[in-house]
Amino acid sequence: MSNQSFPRVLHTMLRISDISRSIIFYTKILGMKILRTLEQPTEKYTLIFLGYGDESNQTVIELTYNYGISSYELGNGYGHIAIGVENIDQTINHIKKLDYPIDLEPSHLKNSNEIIAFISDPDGYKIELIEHKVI
Ligand SMILES: C[C@@H](O)C(=O)SC[C@H](NC(=O)CC[C@H](N)C(=O)O)C(=O)NCC(=O)O
Ligand code: NI
Repeated sequence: MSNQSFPRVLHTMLRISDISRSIIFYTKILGMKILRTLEQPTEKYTLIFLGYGDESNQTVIELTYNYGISSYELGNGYGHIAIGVENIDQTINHIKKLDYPIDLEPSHLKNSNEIIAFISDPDGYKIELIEHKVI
């Protein structure tokens, strides 16, 4: 398969209950940028795409706000979205300085050299932070 046609994960979509609360989380807490939005008033929903770079070469988050829906059942199927960070202690300290709760402090993953931590977004979707040393 030529490298022009390799498949790529484009985005993960999460349904959210409050646009401004989620934008604050993904931009201020996680440092993402709003890449684009799509308003569909007749279908009564708004899409907001956020990430760390352009969708042409980065996998991004798509937030879906359905007008008037104030909560979702996350169920027990959803696990997490993982984000690689260069220094997990620095990242967690930044999040703590913003008074945002940490679900799991940085911990070594058993039988692995990875250091992970967990936080949750405003709707309860878990986000795993994994320390990736930039080589
Ligand atoms: C823009 C592209 O990335 C999409 O994901 S559009 C897909 C479309 N989304 C919606 O209709 C949003 C509102 C809808 N009520 C919803 O909550 O999904 C869609 O087909 N969604 C269905 C789905 O299962 O994702
Ligand atoms: Ni989508």
